[in-house]
Amino acid sequence: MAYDSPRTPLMVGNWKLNLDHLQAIDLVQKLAWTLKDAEHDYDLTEVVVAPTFTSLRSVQTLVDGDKLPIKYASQDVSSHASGAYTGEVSAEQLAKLGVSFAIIGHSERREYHNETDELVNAKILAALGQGITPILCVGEPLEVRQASEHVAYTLAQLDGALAGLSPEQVGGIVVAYEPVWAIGTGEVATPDDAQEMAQAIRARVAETVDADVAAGLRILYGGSVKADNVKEIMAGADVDGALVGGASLKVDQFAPIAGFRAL
Ligand SMILES: O=C(CO)COP(=O)(O)O
Repeated sequence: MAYDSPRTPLMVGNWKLNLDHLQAIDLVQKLAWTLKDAEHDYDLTEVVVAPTFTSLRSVQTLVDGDKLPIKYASQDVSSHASGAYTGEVSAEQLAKLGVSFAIIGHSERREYHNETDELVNAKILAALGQGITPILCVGEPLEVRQASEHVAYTLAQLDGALAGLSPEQVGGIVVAYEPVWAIGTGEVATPDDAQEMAQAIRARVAETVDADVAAGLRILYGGSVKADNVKEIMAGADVDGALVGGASLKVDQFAPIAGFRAL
């Protein structure tokens, strides 16, 4: 069955702490060439890579110089605009490098850097203020899933992240559902699990924010997405794309994910 949705699918490669700037250039070039050979239509599926901060300038130079239709994201952003915040990178600095998206609230940042819903909320506002689209990550750990409390847990993260945002602001974000137990484990959520949560997220936004904003909201699934399972995941009516870790580091995996319509 052909993919059929009013929302443009979005495929994001989260490279995490992998690849130096030379390897980043190599991967983006190979990805662009492979997608060109496959006659990829970027209007039909948006393609984004999220390198480390140190590679963003190199990726910008390549994308601008060769006019590549690939967009790029940061993996985080500071909630602060400027000042004495050693190690932080501001949304304004990222915007000046042509960064279109910022991954915010990834479970690895929540776990290893103690990021709270309040901080995630502040980072979303910082990104939006500079015209960067936040990719808000939410999702439950294994014990929450085992207790069947995954929907309530994930929607509470969503509520916290969106607190105080106007409907227009919520209309400018992307939500990624990433169950922690499915990240890097090879344990992929079933297409029904992904659809269940995507539907619940959309319904929550319709209820608490605005029905039209909810209808247009792009909701991604992340967690062990590979070329051989992406099509089933994308079959969920409320699933609009994927946030891909390990498989985004390999062109022969990520290019078919971007081109999932042809699989
Ligand atoms: O965390 C993820 C993307 O942000 C998912 O990682 P994997 O695709 O490696 O499971």
